[in-house]
Amino acid sequence: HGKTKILRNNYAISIHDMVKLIDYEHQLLDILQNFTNALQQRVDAIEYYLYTTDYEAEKKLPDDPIKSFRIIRRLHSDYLNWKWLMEQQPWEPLVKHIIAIAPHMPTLKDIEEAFNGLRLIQWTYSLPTAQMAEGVLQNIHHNTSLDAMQCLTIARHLVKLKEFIRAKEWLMVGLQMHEADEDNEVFYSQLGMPLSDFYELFAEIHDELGTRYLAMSELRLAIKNWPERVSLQRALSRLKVNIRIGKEPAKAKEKSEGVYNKCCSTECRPSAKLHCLYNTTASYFLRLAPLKMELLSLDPYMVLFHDVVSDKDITSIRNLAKGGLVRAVTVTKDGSYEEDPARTTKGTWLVENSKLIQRLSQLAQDMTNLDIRDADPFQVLNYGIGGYYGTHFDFLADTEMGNFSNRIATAVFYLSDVPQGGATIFPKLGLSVFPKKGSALLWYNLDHKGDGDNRTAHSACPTIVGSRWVMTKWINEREQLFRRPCLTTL
Ligand SMILES: O=C(O)CCC(=O)C(=O)O
Ligand SMILES: [Fe+2]
Repeated sequence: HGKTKILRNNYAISIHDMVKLIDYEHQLLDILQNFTNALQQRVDAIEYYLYTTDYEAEKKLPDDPIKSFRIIRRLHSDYLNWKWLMEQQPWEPLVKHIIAIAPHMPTLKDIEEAFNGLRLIQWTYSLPTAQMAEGVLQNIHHNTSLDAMQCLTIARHLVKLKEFIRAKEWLMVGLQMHEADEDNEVFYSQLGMPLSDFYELFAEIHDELGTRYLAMSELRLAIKNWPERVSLQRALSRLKVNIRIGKEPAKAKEKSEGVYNKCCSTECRPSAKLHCLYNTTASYFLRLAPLKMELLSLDPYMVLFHDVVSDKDITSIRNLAKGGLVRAVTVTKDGSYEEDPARTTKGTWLVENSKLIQRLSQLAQDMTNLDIRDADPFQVLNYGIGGYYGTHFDFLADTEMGNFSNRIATAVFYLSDVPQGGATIFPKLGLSVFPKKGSALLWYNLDHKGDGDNRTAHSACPTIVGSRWVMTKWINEREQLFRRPCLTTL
């Protein structure tokens, strides 16, 4: 048999799939608990033996026959007993178990992606570092916080990305926490993050920012405290070289905040509410069961439908999708599919032709008055940590078209509430829509000539809190021959 290929789990890319990690963490804790139990039993037995034997084991010639007999017996049978016991490895199954779960553990890439999610949330929503570390997101207190080690990890990743000012903030928050927690220094060292590491990073960051004398004085203090740490010495020599040659400080990365940040943070509507109305005209069916419809924009045409999918249907859809979630890919210039750092979501296509799918297809048809026989299947998406979909068009550029039929319209069904973040945003229109479970957003991607309308550029803002589920339907142009002329009267 061949080697089984270990697929990356992409934990940070779907909140739903993180359920698995909770299970693995429980397994790990069980293993550790059983391991300490097995060790403890032995420690107890050995300590008791040492205690009872100790007073007899004076280093003196045994001069009475009873003592002589006892020592011979002890070294004969007790010896064999202990030898046997030390050879036994009752924790072997535990070792097997801990090895078996190795392929499921998050990798360095998972940590980087999780970190990147946090970084994106912080930038998009302008969250202050100290608040974030305390679990305060957009002024809402969450029952979690980061500790000194996690802050140091974040600072290190930011240094890798050359975001030194942000890195400094995270490091300082981490340092304060560390200092408030001095008693646990041994524990930090055991986990590979001694206090000296914080000072080393402090020096590196201030070196890059050009505040080198500050870096130098802190480093000198650190070296006094931890003279055995060669990495501190090395950092000091590097610093001296940079002072001597007058190395230019790193340029601060300017990321200006604009309409994207604003409309991701709070709902944006370009004009006062256009209309809220019941749509009874799009199809015969709707005369009997009208849809609650809110007109968001006339040009490009965009509407929000309220309460179109029931909770029961949503549960069924999510259950259909759960097993099949894989990391979403995007088409590259050469036509191949690739993981995309600007699309942190997992998805799956609903290809079966069940009653439920037929009902949803009919709904999409009623919403749009478009023929969807030619449409792509429904795609269900679950977003990850800070999960987002960078700004893109749904229509294909002329060069990508080939024999494809272009995507005339897109419908996004919201399959969950998202407590914080996760709006769908159209930056060029200054328009954003926050998900509400059961509602659906519909817009036309092509203008009246059938060309792609650049104003439909859109993205999904990073999810802050919650597991964001959506279902999309990309509707193609080809089948719309006889329906298209009616669009203007919609
Ligand atoms: O998740 C969203 O809000 C938008 C999804 C989207 O743009 C797409 O799938 O094309
Ligand atoms: Fe899209």
